[in-house]
Amino acid sequence: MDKKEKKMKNKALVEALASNDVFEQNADGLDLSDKKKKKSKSDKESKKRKAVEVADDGDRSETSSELGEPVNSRSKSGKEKKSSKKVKVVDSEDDDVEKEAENPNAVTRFRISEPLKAKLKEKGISSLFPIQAMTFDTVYDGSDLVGRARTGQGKTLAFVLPILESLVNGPFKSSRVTGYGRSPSVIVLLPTRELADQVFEDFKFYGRALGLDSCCLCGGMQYGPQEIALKRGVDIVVGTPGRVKDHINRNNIDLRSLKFRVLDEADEMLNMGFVDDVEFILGKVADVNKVQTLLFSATLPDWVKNITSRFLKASKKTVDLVGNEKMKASKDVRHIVIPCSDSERSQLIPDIIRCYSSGGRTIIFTETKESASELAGLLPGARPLHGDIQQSQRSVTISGFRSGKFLILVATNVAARGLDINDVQLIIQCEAPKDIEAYIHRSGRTGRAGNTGVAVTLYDPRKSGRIARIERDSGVKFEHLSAPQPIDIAKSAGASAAESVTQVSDSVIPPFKSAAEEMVNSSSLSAVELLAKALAKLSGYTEIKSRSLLTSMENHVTLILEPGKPIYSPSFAYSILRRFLPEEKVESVKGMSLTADGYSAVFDVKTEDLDAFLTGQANAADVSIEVLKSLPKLQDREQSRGGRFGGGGRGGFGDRRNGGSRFSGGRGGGRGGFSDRNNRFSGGRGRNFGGGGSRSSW
Ligand SMILES: Nc1ncnc2c1ncn2[C@@H]1O[C@H](COP(=O)(O)OP(=O)(O)OP(=O)(O)O)[C@@H](O)[C@H]1O
Repeated sequence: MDKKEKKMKNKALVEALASNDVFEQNADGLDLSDKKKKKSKSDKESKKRKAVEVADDGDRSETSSELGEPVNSRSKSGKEKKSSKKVKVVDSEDDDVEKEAENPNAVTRFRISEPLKAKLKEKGISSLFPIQAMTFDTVYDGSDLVGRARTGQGKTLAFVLPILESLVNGPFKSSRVTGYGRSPSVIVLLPTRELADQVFEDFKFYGRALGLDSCCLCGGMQYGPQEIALKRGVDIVVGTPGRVKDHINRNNIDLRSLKFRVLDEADEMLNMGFVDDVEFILGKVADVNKVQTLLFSATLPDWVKNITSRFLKASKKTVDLVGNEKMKASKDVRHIVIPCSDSERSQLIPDIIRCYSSGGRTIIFTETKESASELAGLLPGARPLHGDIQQSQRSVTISGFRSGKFLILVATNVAARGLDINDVQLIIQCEAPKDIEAYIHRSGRTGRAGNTGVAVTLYDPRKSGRIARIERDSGVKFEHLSAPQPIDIAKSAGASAAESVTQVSDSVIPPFKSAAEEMVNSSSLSAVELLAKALAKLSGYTEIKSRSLLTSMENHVTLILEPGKPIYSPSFAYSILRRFLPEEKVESVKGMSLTADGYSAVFDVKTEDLDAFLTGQANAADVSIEVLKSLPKLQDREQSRGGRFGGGGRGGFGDRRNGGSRFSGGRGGGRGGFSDRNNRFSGGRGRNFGGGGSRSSW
């Protein structure tokens, strides 16, 4: 997307947000548009004149939509507004000026100095996003702040801009330490190195315009250059807690004259086992009353809100643009779930990428480092990113992905938070994460800053419980789709191939013409059929296979068995099949699952066995078997195991030749395939906010 296009999209987002689309529901779930209609005009005007409204205390923290219009206190006087409305629009430039005058979030309406405005303009930013507009004055004027907005809504600039202005032109102008060897005025802590690097780049870019120097202190990098930068003196330190703590212990940083402390992705940092380091670092200021503390994230679970009093002043403000709204994940993302067995993932993923990535970048999330490396090795043009990869290689990988050297990144949760990479069109999660926050952040790597994106989550159809939980807790409404069928993908690949053929210069025809004529004359196929074969070859399709709906396996079809009475367990379904099918056919069934109503069983069979199953049913009274066109709602594995109707059963899921459940095979071992044995999210939470979490499990 070029800069102009991006700018237009951003503009549209700002207008939509400013028109309050995002605040349709207030914290009580009431429709604000109705509420608003009832309000008198003067009421509205007075609200507009008000400074950014924020809750005064974490205890009354759900300010969400009640903050309503993101209007800045520095808006022009009524008189100025009137006169700007009178301006006759003569061309698009005047139009722009008028729009800016009417836009409450225009950069010009905030206490942002000219050099910074110029830098924002360079990035195509002329208007602040709501989280930025609603927090600017609060931060600039000296309050501690808890800020929450959905992923990709610009939380980084929400602290970068007011901090920079406050240091140079605002309240800290006179007290800020300057000169060679100065100690930092700002410390920003983030949970991952990649994220620290990204935020450092923002501080560097915007800070330089105001003569402020920044440095990045991340683990995995040499100490030497970091020590030199600190010795020279910097204004802003951005880093991960472990390395920052190391520098403090080595007496390389003195935080006694600190003005700002920022915890970005605060919940993750505290959840990751960094809490002791964070407390150690935050405790190094001389007088906490002279320091402002800002805490940001797209997800602020209650346990984080409860501990903010440890770090923030009682007078802190809260700006929560998500609040009690049901939908907590990005609204600009299409959330899709597709059933798929573990063993089929690496075959299915390329089809999903062809179908949904629109030619842009894709990030695939796995649960473990091993599975990230393994999958990246299986997908052409993909690179892995996880905590076992050396930092220098991690940096090369991220910059290669950013610059488009390769388009598929296979990562653990190390890439789940905060990463802002242009043109990520598709997120694939190899399995539904246990954690609702993980789902929100992973899917939020696409659909950023007003762009749209797709997030596909693969799931074992008999473990749909996690999908239902995510849906319930995040407010996401999943589109339940089946695997893209190769025939559909081939159709779209054929269309692209045809398009590329039309672009080939006519000058190549003469040398190929005689071969083409020879083909047409000697073949029993028509010219169109031959051309179709040529397009198939061109797009890499020499054979079209089908995929089943249940396990997404190639050359399998999904059948539904209805015996006209309840099916108590998967083993009961097997016993019904045994009545009219030879044992080897029954044993070849894959993914045996029960439907949610308990009256049918769904399973995959090889396409070549389809006839045996369909004709076999004639030998069993009252039993019907049909090919499924779409997958019905299935029982969760636990539900089937318990026996919905109390029957229990032997729990014999799937291909029993593989020792019971083929879906559970590989978990925690085997080929290392997509195991969640290292899930660092488990536990920790609540237990004094995760002291036991493991940093290295990414
Ligand atoms: N006012 C603005 N106008 C246009 N683009 C903006 C504006 N503010 C930020 N952006 C862009 O929006 C993108 C997302 O911003 P940012 O990474 O700060 O989001 P975030 O809310 O921190 O997301 P996450 O929760 O995923 O960390 C960035 O590319 C940033 O440059």
